[in-house]
Amino acid sequence: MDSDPPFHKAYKTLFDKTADKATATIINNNTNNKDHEEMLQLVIVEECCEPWVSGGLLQKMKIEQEKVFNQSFDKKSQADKYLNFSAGSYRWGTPSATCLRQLAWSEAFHIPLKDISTSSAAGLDYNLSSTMEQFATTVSSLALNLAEILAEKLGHKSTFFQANCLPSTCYLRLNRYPPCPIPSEVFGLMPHTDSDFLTILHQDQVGGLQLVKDGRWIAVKPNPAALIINIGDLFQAWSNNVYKSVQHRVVTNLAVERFSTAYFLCPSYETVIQSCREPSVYRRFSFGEYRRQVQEDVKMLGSKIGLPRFVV
Ligand SMILES: O=C(O)CCC(=O)C(=O)O
Ligand SMILES: [Fe+2]
Repeated sequence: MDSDPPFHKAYKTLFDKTADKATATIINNNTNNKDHEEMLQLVIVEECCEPWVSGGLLQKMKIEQEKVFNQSFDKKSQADKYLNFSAGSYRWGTPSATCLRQLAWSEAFHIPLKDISTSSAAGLDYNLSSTMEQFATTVSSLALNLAEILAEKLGHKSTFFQANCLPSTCYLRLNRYPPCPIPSEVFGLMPHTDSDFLTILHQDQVGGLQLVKDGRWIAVKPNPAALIINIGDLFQAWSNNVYKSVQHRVVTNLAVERFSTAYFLCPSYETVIQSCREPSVYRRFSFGEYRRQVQEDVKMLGSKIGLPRFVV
């Protein structure tokens, strides 16, 4: 029997290609080792003061997320018809993969926030849309607050983020990582940096997220009562390399599925990203230009180049 989504069927040539090769372990997925290090995690402690996001909302989000991924593969792949998401919001695997190492063993709904405001989400499942809306509203003000604080730390009291990162330009991604029969050979998500200002991530108790620190991959301790904050490429450019966009990836496991929810703080495509300090490492660019370049590189080269393309 195939997995859901049908990785074996769709990527049969990749499996056949590697079937008789010796396998190298590419990932150290031991979440108990001493290399464990926490990223910037904002722990939500409900008993003390005001939590950033209530634990109840995070639990509701997980339940709704499980329900939507539990739909049949046919329904998910026609999410516009059956689930009332915009066309193209359901993504799985890596259509451009030429070997198993390039295949992402995951499925995701990539949802622009403008699609989930209750007025335009009339056809969406009510519980799902209202939970996503609550989650997005709460997390988006947290993201803006954090961005302003990080800017202030560089001496820039700024409304830049508030003015340019509108709800209509940000998005949510619901991720599911099914159990994988060959976890040492296949990533859940390939190593990457996020192309935004910052990402707020919630992961369940399973674990699998790793990041590069001092040139080594380390596991991020799973804590469902915490939010993880990732700096993205745009903040690196804006801060002139003071804040670094973190390389991260997700490793798979044999036994259990994993869920995560990501909120991406993005500006409008017209927004010009310019370093807040001189001399600037990167030339000015618009977010639209950055996105186009990333898409072009992924298409032509199989992976994103990112900021190095924009060095002065
Ligand atoms: O699932 C995770 O922990 C990471 C997700 C992620 O990096 C992304 O969606 O960009
Ligand atoms: Fe990411």
